[in-house]
Amino acid sequence: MDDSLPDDLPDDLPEDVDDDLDDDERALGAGGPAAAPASAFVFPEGFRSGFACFVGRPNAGKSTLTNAIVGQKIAITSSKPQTTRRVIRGIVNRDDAQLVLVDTPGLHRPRTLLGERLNDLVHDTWSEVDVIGVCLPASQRIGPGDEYLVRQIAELPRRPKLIALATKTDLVSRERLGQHLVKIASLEESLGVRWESVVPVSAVAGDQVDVVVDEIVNLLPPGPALYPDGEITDEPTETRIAELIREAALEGVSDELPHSIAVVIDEMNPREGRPADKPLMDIYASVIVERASQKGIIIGHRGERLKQVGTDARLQIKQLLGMPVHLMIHVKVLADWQRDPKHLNRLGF
Ligand SMILES: Nc1nc2c(ncn2[C@@H]2O[C@H](COP(=O)(O)OP(=O)(O)OP(=O)(O)O)[C@@H](O)[C@H]2O)c(=O)[nH]1
Repeated sequence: MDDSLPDDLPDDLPEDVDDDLDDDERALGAGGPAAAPASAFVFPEGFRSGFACFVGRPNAGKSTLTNAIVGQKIAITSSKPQTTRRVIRGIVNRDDAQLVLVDTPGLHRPRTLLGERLNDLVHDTWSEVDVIGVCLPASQRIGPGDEYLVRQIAELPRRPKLIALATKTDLVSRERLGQHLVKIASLEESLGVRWESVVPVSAVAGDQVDVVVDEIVNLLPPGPALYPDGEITDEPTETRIAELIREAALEGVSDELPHSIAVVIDEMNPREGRPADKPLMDIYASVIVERASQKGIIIGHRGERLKQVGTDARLQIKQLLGMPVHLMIHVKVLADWQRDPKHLNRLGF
């Protein structure tokens, strides 16, 4: 499969990882999707439920759209490609439906074990959902990378229903959007897919986000709610906090670094002896990198970058938990973690 990849897919890690520095043997939390609990309840007539995911080239706007739909920050977004690594669900509860959104990483040229596992994860997710929304940013021409993705979907043994989403419409003129939509329609014939609908959307401007949800819900099978009402995501809070720290650590660093960062929450406890109306959460987290040089980048001159990472992350975590947070971040080097099955398992991949 490697050979058939087009050139405009992003590369995975650089090959020159050669440091052999300190290892860390702590037990690390596992991630990944949990099976959805089946519900035996009788459901109202016309009620629909099911799973959907968004796919698209890196930076296509998948995470931003997921967040706009769920209305809460659950997946990390960044202007750097390839930052969404975990399968994260958001749940949309409506009177007539429950939609479970699964966020997948982008497909990329698998050069490491991590790359291979991520691609397998993507294919598995695609086969399990009811609807795939293919994100094709209006601000970019549809290229071999997009066509490769769509072809991969067309070749799945069990093909979910497909809708095409022309994302980032706020960045283009009406004329350009028109051309983009014509091109999207032509993919039906050239790639052998069928779009149930084609929806232009801007997650940033909040334009047509509700139409995307309506179109997806219409394609879900009849069935009862799969998760109890009100539950927005089944990602453990710790995992979400780790993602927020990771997002803050990625801000403004060089392009190769995103692959090399993982974040683990070492300890998280409410501070003892605080008055009930003034709680404080103590959080100890480790940012894990592959090389000593990367550790330097994260920490920055006199620790200034790391301090900023802490400040940014703390604000987000405070919002998530609804209480002030005391955040301690350590940066650790775990040589070659992306190539070592033992490390990958511990980090939850
Ligand atoms: N102007 C504009 N920018 C957008 C829109 N949606 C996403 N973006 C920006 O595009 C960039 C990438 O968005 P993400 O949502 O992280 O893209 P993604 O497809 O999840 O990216 P990966 O995680 O790399 O696969 C971010 O800088 C977003 O702010 C949109 O509707 N309009």
